[in-house]
This record gives sequence, structure tokens and C-alpha cells, in this order.
Amino acid sequence: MKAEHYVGGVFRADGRTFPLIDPVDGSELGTVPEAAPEVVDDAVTAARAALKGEWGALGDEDRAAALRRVADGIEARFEEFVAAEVADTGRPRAFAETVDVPRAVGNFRAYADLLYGRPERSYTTRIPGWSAGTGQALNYTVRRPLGVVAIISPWNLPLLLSTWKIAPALACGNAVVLKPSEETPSSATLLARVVHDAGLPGGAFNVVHGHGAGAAGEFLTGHEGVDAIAFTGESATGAAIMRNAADHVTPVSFELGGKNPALVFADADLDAAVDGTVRSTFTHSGQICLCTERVYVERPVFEEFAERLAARAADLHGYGPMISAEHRDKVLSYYRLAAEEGATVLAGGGAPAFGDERDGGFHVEPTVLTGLPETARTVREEIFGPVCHVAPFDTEEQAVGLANDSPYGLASTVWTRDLSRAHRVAPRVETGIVWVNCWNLRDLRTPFGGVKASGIGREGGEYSLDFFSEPVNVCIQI
Ligand SMILES: NC(=O)C1=CN([C@@H]2O[C@H](COP(=O)(O)OP(=O)(O)OC[C@H]3O[C@@H](n4cnc5c(N)ncnc54)[C@H](O)[C@@H]3O)[C@@H](O)[C@H]2O)C=CC1
Ligand SMILES: O=C(O)/C=C/C=C(\O)C(=O)O
Repeated sequence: MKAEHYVGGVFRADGRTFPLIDPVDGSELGTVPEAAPEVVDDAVTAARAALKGEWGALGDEDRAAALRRVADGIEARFEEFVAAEVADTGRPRAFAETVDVPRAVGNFRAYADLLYGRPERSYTTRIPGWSAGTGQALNYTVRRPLGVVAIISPWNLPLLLSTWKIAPALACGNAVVLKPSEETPSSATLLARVVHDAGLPGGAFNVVHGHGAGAAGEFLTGHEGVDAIAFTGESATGAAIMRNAADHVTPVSFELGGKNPALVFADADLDAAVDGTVRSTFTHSGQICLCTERVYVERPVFEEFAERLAARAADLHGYGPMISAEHRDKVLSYYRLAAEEGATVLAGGGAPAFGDERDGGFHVEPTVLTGLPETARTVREEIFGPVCHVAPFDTEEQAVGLANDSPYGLASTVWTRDLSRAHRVAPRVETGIVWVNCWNLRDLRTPFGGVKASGIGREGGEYSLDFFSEPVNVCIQI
């Protein structure tokens, strides 16, 4: 797959390039063009022109039809999308087949339905409503697009997370400029092909490739022609983007990092809790912002739970690599830090040796730690790898306190058979999402996002439509 910019309906790859590295074995997969400020400027200009042209003139029904054509186009190129995600990230093929690509299709269909639903599938409608005011005026509210939306996406779920923002942004009638992660350019380029073939007017959707700080990402988020920014990635990057966007008071929607807690009560179905925590900690080698990194277990079942979790971690096979040598080094530096901080390593703790070409890649071992104080950096900082720290607690109050003692607040899991406890604990855990006896069970209509350093705003269903459009109240004196 050749990575190309897509600007104003035209593919181009002018200027400098950088190498794309295969995380499985460290080999070079190809090159990626690095967007200079002029390319970013062209993309923003093309997006603005689309809003004033054919794209901006389309009604809801036609935009919904366009989204459905994109969804169909992704399905038609299912194998190519799977190959692109597997090549860029080194993830197991089954993950791309069952998660990434179906969710990208689902993202476009969900927002097409929300915008202009088929009766049998629609869960809501969004017809500009009106309400009678008191006295001598009639008030009604219409929604209009924000304008040019910049979307900055990360490398961990490249297609899933970019389409999660692109679909609602387009549904609301905005024009989009996407800057995918420099580590994972392929599925974005392919998506541009699908959008092109689906006949969306040039400029409605644009892709510029390149790095973040001091490069394409920063040029785009500081561009005066950008009306809103939607970003998923690290919290520190969110802060940098906010500073950059401040001069133009550009609104932001941020989905940022986490240090997600799991609370396992002694009354839980322990088999389900162990299974669920294996999934929530090690899925995609821990490179999902929702992954668990802190596990708190009620003391009577602590030893058994920790032993079983460690045994399962030690027995994991076929897991994918870290995205890059740099990220592998970061995760391994936390494994070393944990040892220095006094952790007991129950499983893993290093880099595996396969004795084949994978030894040139960026794998780390699934790791379970215990014995650290809550003040340890390993327990407080986001690692973003296949690792968790397990610690005991004695009371429900203490469990909630431990979960909340974090600068982050994205997602949590609560494992209990006691329904009253579940309802009591869930609202008290300071995270945007609380899963009870499950993890990452998704309904695309529900609010998705984090509190504290884990984000600003919510996306999903109507919440996304609220961010990507502007309510305008019309008041008519009668
Ligand atoms: N969903 C999440 O919570 C994610 C968290 N991370 C965390 O972030 C760490 C670093 O991974 P990165 O890919 O470097 O994440 P990042 O947050 O630096 O990058 C995400 C996106 O932001 C862009 N970007 C970076 N700096 C920018 C800037 N100043 N202005 C505009 N755009 C900018 C990047 O090019 C990329 O497209 C990981 O080790 C992990 O801890 C990474 C990806 C997703
Ligand atoms: O890793 C992230 O940043 C977000 C992950 C989101 C999903 O898995 C989801 O929307 O289902």
C-alpha cells in the first residue's frame, strides 16, 4: 500500500518522505509522504471550498446516502483494509477482521441511520425541531455544521478510531481534514480511495500524512481555517493541541489516556473476573486506551485471583508487538522501573525470545506485577502495554478510593454478583465509562469519553452530533 495525501479530491505524495516500519520484524514496508505546511493549507482550503460548494449544498438524506456508500465501499475492500491494519500495526489478523474493519463499517452506518434512519434500524431522528415560546414569540432551534473539522488519530486502532470521528463529522455536514498517525498511514489512504469511489465531492474529506509536533499535526491544529478539532491520543499531546488551538479559540473534543482500574469483589464470579481481566489487560497487547492497568482485588480472593491472572498471562501466545521500537523501549523501561520500585513480578517482565524473525520486531511479554505502593510511578502513569499491577483491598470504600486516586478517569470495570453493590459503586468511580461484569461491551449510541486527564467531552450517538454541529436558536416575534 502506497501512502498518499488526498486533498480536494486528488491523490498526491509530493515532498519529503519517511520510512514505514513493520513492527513484527523491524523491516521497511514503504515510505510515507510528510505534509509540508502548504499541503495542510491546501487541504484546509479545499475543505472550505467543499462547504461552499456541492458538499455543503447536500441535504441530510443525501449525506446519509453518501455515508452508506462509504460503508459499502469499506466492506467491498474488506481484505485490503484487513491487510493494511495488519501490516501497519502487526496486530493478529483476527483482530482486524472482527474488530477494526467491521467497526469502521458500523461507524458509518450508525451515523447514517442517526442522521436519516431507515425506520427499521433508526434509533432516533434529528429533524430540526421547534418549540412554542411563551408570549409573543416562536422559538425554534436548527443545527448547522461547524465547518472545517481537523481529526487527529492515533496508531492503536487507526481505522476504528478515525472513522469514529469522521462519520459523525460528515453526517453533520462538516468537511474533514484527517491527519492519521505517522505510524499507521495505510488504512487512511485506503479510506480516501473508498470515499473517492463513493463519489463524495472533492474536499469533503481530505487526508494529510505526517508527524505531530512541529509537523503536519501541529500545522493543522493551529490553522486559522480549522473550526473544530477532534483528537484521540496521549493526554500530553491533547494539552499541546489545546495550547496550539487557543489562539483561534478552536473547540476541541478529546479522548485521551487512562490508567484504568478494575475492582474485583470477593462475591464476583471469579472465572468471569479472571477471563474479563485477561481480556481487559492484554487485548491488542494492552494498546487500547480502555485497557486495565490497575487491578484491585478484595483480600479473601486476592491470592487466588493474582495467581490465576499471572498463570493466564504466562500462557498467552500469538499476541502482537508494540507499535514501534520507541514504544517497546518505553514499555520495557516501565518493566525495569517496576523492579526498581520494588515490584514482585508474577508473570513476564521482559521481552520474549522467539528464535525467529519476530526477534527483530517489537514484542514485550504480558506482565503481571504486585507489591507496589500506590505512589509508585508504575501504578500512576499510563504505560500502554500488556501489563497490570494487582493489589488487595479490604472494604468497598477503600476500593472506590483506590480507583479514584488517579489523575486519569477513562474506563473502569467492576466485578461483583451483588446488584446493590454494583449500583452503589458504579456512579462513585470517577471514570467516564464503568463496565460491570464485562469490558468494552460497546453500544455506539452511548456517551464515550473520559473525565480528569482522560478527555474533554463525549462522543457516540447524539453526543457526537452535538459536538460536530452548532445549535442556532431562531426567535420570531409574532
Ligand atoms: N487512545 C489513547 O489513549 C492513546 C494513547 N497513546 C499514548 O501516547 C503515547 C505516544 O503515542 P503517540 O502515537 O506518539 O501518541 P500521540 O498522542 O503523540 O499521537 C497521536 C496523534 O497525535 C499526533 N500529534 C502528536 N503531537 C502532536 C501535536 N503537537 N500537534 C498535533 N498533533 C500531534 C500524532 O502525529 C498522532 O497522529 C503512547 O505510548 C501511549 O501511551 C497513544 C495512542 C492512543
Ligand atoms: O484506544 C482508544 O483510544 C479507544 C478505543 C475505543 C474503542 O475500542 C471503541 O470505541 O470501541
